Amino acid sequence: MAEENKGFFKGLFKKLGIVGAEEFGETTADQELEQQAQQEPSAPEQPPVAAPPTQAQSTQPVATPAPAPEPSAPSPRQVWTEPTAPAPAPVSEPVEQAKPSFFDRLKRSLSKTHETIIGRVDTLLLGKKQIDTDTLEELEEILITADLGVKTTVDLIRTLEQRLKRDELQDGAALKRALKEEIQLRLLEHHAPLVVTDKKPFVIMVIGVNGVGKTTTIGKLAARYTGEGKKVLLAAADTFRAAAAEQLETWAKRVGTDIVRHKEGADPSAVVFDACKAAIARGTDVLIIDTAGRMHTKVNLMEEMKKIRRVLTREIPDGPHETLLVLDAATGQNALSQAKLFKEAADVTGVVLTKLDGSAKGGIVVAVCHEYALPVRFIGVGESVEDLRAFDPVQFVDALFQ
Ligand SMILES: Nc1nc2c(ncn2[C@@H]2O[C@H](COP(=O)(O)OP(=O)(O)OP(=O)(O)O)[C@@H](O)[C@H]2O)c(=O)[nH]1
Repeated sequence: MAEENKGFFKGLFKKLGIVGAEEFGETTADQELEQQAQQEPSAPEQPPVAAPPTQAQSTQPVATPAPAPEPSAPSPRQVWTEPTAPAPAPVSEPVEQAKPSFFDRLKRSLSKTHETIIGRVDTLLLGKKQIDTDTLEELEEILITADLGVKTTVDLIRTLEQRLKRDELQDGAALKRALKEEIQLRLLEHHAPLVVTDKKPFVIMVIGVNGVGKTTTIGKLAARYTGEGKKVLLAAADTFRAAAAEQLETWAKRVGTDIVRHKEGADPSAVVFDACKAAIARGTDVLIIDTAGRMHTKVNLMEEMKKIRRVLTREIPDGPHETLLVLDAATGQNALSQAKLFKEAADVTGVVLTKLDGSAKGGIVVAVCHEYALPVRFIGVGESVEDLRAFDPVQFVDALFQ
């Protein structure tokens, strides 16, 4: 990128208080992770309740937290509608409220991101008779500040400039259409859903810093695969925090799956070893491994990952079949820094972006996918089981632009 561009973005990041622009020598990914690890999780933890131990537990009974609370519905997007005729008189029988479709829920979840991107694009285009390079420059600023990432934004703007030269952007509507198409193309380029093959067990290792929603995502995945008739086993290899294993155990009970856990502070590799043995012995279809997020440096992270993999591959030579990185979309640029670090340190094969509901930083989905060529496997749009969805780029972009 040209020096003057760097200067512009550096100034812009400063002005907007965005962290994680290591490309500009401001913060390194390691520092980002360290800061993140020292921060409290972005959502409150669950209150503990007493619960009996499960089958494969190797320790005494422990306290387990209550199931995750149901999410409160995000506020619906404000839309102007034509005034209609007065409502008919109320009917006496109770009318059953239709459950909104997932697309409607997705749209509602993305409403703040919609405002941050499309709302500002609409304002920019308001009353514009003609699209020119100045318009595209302003669009560039909107996209960067809406967490689409510098690299992705620059790439998008260059493409739009070429389309402008080809006379394809005659008006605001054409520009919006082109922007939608180009974002969709970039998401589709690296898109690949997670396919659980008939390898027995199919091993999914879940990684990410603490508080991003790893345990919740594992619970939701366990519910999904159990619902498909698969036999699931959870491995509580996050032995760093006692509450992590307890929380996972609560999910195991709720979903009706087995869990392997050790005492707090135990060696995560020992948990993985036991879980692999148990999964093979029990004919498990899907083994999901929770790992600790409190890994301060890239070296630590790599060492921990190497050790877990060494133990795992001794028992299941071609595992893990998926290394799923969980990122909290609400953390915007920090999520992007984490994607960089984990991709370098842990052979990530797919990403889950959680907490898209109520976040204005949903643009990060495009940045993670395009900048790091990582397939987004699932998105989380709430705390309940049905709020983890397989990522569909076309549906996502439709919901964002509508
Ligand atoms: N709104 C919303 N909340 C979520 C979502 N996914 C997870 N959460 C909440 O985020 C909080 C943290 O989730 P956890 O699953 O405990 O995160 P973790 O990464 O396992 O955290 P550690 O156990 O500390 O490593 C919990 O309160 C979850 O209910 C989501 O998609 N939307």
